Amino acid sequence: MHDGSGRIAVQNLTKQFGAVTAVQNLSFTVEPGSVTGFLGPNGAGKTTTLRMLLGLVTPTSGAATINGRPYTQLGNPARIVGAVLENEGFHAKRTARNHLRVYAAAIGVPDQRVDELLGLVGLSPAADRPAGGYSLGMRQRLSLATALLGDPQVLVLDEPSNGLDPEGIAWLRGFLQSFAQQGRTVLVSSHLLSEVEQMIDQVVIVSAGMTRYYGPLEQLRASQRSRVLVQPADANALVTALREAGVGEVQPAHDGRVAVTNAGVQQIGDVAAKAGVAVYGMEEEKADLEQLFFQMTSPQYAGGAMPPGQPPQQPPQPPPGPPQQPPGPPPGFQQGPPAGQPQNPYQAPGYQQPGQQGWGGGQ
Ligand SMILES: Nc1ncnc2c1ncn2[C@@H]1O[C@H](COP(=O)(O)OP(=O)(O)OP(=O)(O)O)[C@@H](O)[C@H]1O
Repeated sequence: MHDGSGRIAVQNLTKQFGAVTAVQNLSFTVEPGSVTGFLGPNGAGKTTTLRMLLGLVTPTSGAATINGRPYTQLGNPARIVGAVLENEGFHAKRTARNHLRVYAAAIGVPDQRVDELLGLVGLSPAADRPAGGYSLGMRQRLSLATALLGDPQVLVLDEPSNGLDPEGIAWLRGFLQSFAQQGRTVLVSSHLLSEVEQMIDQVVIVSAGMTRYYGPLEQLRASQRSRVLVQPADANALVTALREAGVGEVQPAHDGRVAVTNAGVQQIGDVAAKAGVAVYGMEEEKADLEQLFFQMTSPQYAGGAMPPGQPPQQPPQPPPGPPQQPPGPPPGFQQGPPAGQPQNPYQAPGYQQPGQQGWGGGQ
């Protein structure tokens, strides 16, 4: 029996292609009710992992399960998992409508659903044109419509932003968030954090086939705390006042300035005013998530020192155990949907399409 949770669990997954280790002892879970970004540079092993999850590649060791089962044991998988993989081929002479009808018939879905989905992804105006003439963005939409045919509980998308125009990306973001808010599971891969940052709330970062971080994006952001550099008339007096007030973490700099993390400019200004310390200027250094992503995924990461307050240098090493018991996050890192999001509210049948309008007409 599958457990019906919509949870994806990857446990100690390894794939060796001859001498190439594409994926190495990878572990993470993806909870329903969230959009999880699966991020890593080119060649990090994302596609191989997704293909193992979808039963298209056999793992060398370890396991990837959906609802507690390998994909190949899901029964009617199209009703549980929809997937959009890279370089999906379409019959060039077949129209989008006919393509979807063929797939709909194969999984026992009525033709009416085909028309609904064509509208949802904005392909209605191009529905009777051969897919061979479609742009990359249009093919992505057709792939998404195909993945949604079975009204699945879990959606797996490999680099879905490829080829989409900004309007298409914005629509996709809204769609995926709405899909997840219904208690469904979304796993979306990308090699660019910036491309998916707005649409994800959990993140799994991989590099060289290994997990570098997994947990809430918010937590990763928090690990990159903004810093305020204060130029006071009297650094010692300001340091003392801030420490006594318990405001932020205070670090005097050599140039007479004071660096404060975990506190806002207004808070710092108030303390300084109360202590009678004149402040000549404050400069806020914003956290740069993209920079952190590069640091975490660069080859040097495994051997290089990480600045304090950032995720651990070593990838998490989950304890061995059955696939149904995915490992917890590394120390100091949480996992699972943010508070307030549903854990197991699978609502099928009768999936309500998200309220947004679809992509406006094909391109
Ligand atoms: N069938 C295969 N035979 C041999 N090596 C492979 C095969 N598939 C993938 N690899 C290798 O495994 C590694 C991981 O590739 P994979 O496509 O999974 O990475 P990726 O993170 O999806 O990269 P990208 O962002 O470029 O799609 C690469 O070194 C790749 O060359």
